[in-house]
Amino acid sequence: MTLSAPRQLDPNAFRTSAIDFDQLAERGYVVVPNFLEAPYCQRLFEYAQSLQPTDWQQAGIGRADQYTTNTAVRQDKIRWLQRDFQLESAYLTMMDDLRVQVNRELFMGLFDYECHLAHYPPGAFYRKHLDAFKGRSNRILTTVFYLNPEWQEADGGQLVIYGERGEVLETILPEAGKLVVFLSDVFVHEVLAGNRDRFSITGWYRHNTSINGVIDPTR
Ligand SMILES: O=C(O)CCC(=O)C(=O)O
Ligand SMILES: [Fe+2]
Repeated sequence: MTLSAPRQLDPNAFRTSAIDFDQLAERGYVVVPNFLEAPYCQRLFEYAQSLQPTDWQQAGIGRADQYTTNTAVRQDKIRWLQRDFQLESAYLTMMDDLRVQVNRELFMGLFDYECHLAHYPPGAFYRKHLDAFKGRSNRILTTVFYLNPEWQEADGGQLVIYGERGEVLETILPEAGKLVVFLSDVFVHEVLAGNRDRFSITGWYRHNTSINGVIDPTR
């Protein structure tokens, strides 16, 4: 009997599908199912699952000295991605390529990108919020990428995006490979409680507002 060797994936070659930039420009958000090929999603999913409790931290709200953990608002655990870890670096490279594309297509002048893995245990949620406040933050564009294969409607954990008048614009299942991109200071959104462990990578493209060498000062 011959066992086939596990397919080698080159983390420097994450292959992604195209984004509808017109839709992003017109509506301010876009949902891209199957943004990343399944074997790469699976690798990221397995990686997230393999992390130990000490690799995660309780998520907080706000930045710098306004940082607080408030489990009444959000209950996920996070891990900021770093270049030191190969797979994390591959994801960062993929998203930096996307940053360059967005700048080319939409002239957004996005300067850098930060992102974290998020783990929502069963029952965890993130109440309605904005990721940035007009003129108060350098977070411009939010990206959410989902890692769970075979996520069903009955599993819950949807991302709900609201319009200006509080109406529901989209209810999005967190399915492996799906990427959601939206303007950080425009769309109120929330994560509904689910009944499975839910893994994702949330990130933000930012403008450069560093002053005197202090990146993202608290204002
Ligand atoms: O996981 C999601 O669907 C959204 C997460 C989110 O809103 C956030 O981390 O700010
Ligand atoms: Fe958010």
